[in-house]
Amino acid sequence: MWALRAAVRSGPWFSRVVRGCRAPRAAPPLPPCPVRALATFRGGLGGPEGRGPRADGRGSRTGGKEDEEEPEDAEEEDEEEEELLRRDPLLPAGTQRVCLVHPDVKWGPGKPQGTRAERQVVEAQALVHTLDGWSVVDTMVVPTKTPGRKLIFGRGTLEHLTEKIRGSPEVTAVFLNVERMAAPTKKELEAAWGVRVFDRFTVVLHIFRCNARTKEARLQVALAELPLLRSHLKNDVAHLGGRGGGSRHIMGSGESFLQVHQRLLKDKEAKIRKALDKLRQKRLLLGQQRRRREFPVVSVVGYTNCGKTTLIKALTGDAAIQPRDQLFATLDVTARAGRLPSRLTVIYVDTIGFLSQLPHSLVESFSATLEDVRRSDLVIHVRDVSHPETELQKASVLSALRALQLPRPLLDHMVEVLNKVDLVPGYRPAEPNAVAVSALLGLGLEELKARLEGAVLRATGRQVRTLRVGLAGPQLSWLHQEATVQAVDVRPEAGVADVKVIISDPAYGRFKKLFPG
Ligand SMILES: Nc1nc2c(ncn2[C@@H]2O[C@H](COP(=O)(O)OP(=O)(O)OP(=O)(O)O)[C@@H](O)[C@H]2O)c(=O)[nH]1
Ligand SMILES: [Mg+2]
Repeated sequence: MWALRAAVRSGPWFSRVVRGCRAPRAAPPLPPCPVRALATFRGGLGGPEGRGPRADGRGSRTGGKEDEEEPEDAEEEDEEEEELLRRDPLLPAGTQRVCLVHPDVKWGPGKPQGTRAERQVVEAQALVHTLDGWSVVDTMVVPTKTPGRKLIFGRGTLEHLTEKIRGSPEVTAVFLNVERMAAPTKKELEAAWGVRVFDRFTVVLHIFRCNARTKEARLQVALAELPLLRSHLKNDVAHLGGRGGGSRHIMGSGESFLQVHQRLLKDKEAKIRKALDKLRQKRLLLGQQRRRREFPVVSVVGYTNCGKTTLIKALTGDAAIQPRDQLFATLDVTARAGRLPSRLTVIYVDTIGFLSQLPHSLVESFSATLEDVRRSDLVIHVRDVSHPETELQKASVLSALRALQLPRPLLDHMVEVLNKVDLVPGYRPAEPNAVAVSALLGLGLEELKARLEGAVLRATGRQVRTLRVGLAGPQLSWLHQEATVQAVDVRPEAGVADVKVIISDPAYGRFKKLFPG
């Protein structure tokens, strides 16, 4: 999974923490979020997850048909949660011309498995291009034998890099393609290169922040940020400590600055977890209601940008869904209803995309949301077959799903969808059980729906049955309510009808009990 490092803050975070505990509740306006896709939403379009962020950039409630959001919470509770979501910007706003530096580890434990430096560079470029106004003006793949060292590169290589970066006045920032950079590393590199330096963690976190719209997703991002805040804290205190600040006690409390701030962060973490827990309970309740209505739930998972949202749009015909060519466009789990050929209604759950080397803490923070996947009846794994690393992406997704401890039957009966076949002329699937489609052009969807239907019926114990009902009785309307009626063959002479239905075993049991004989 991913790899990453430290971040960039503007302004003294250290004092912000102290203020954080006493600050007035109303949060200040957030800085603009430089992610390309947001421009679309500012134009007022409804996005796949609903109405898009509010004008103040704080996101909005989802607008999906099966929204997970509850009505407004009590005002005070809302304010408290907003307080938890206060944060400094991670990346500077405005145009940035980035030099991408990729440390290429050729051997040893740090060597990435199953991919090549060029691929990792392409993925890193895609991350930078996701940020509005950011462009990559130079890319350097730099061999290193010492990725674990404080400055990542050997002395000679570092001098060479410094010379190149300092000699390129157009470069305004460096994206160092490492998982996570320790705060002292960042500081030294920034001092050496004279520009700000970012790692993958910071960039991904920033994209997550910008794309998270529901309260739950935003709280999950806030949770994922805590390790970053902790590492800044240590760095700030070490810095202060040099001037005697780190060991000072606050107003005779017996606690040092470090202890106070560590405690505040711990409190913050506990509050975020509590708020998330509450939202989770609500989601569980909604899930139960959904199951009571007996709509099968189909989760759509896959690598980021593989076409999950586009596929759901194609399967549901929901024109309001706006897929975007962007990494991590979907951060909120949303659900939408669609019909299978037999007229059976299923709920498609759109999920956050996976990425190889996704920072562990990010995955962890989103694991609660991904519980929806665990509780679904069927999982669709969407793959982008036009991507040069499609096999590696598949392996990443499968390993992430295993880590989520999906029930065995869900993993075993997963439907694999090979998407974007329109981009691969003459595509022939190698996988015998997979369905090849173009979600964008609507190719292969009928075959996919037929496959989904069979899988859903098997997974949920539903069967197609023909039941004879009296025309005068309430059976027919009962069946319309509790099952999926496919065809009604009326025999007026006998006063009966033969009704072809898809019905679950429990519903069939109830039918027989209610209408014996
Ligand atoms: N050519 C082609 N493009 C596709 C197809 N399916 C999706 N796309 C494009 O791929 C991009 C990403 O699509 P999304 O549906 O947003 O992908 P996603 O998997 O939901 O992405 P995240 O939510 O960011 O993880 C968009 O530009 C889509 O138009 C397809 O079948 N063919
Ligand atoms: Mg999506």
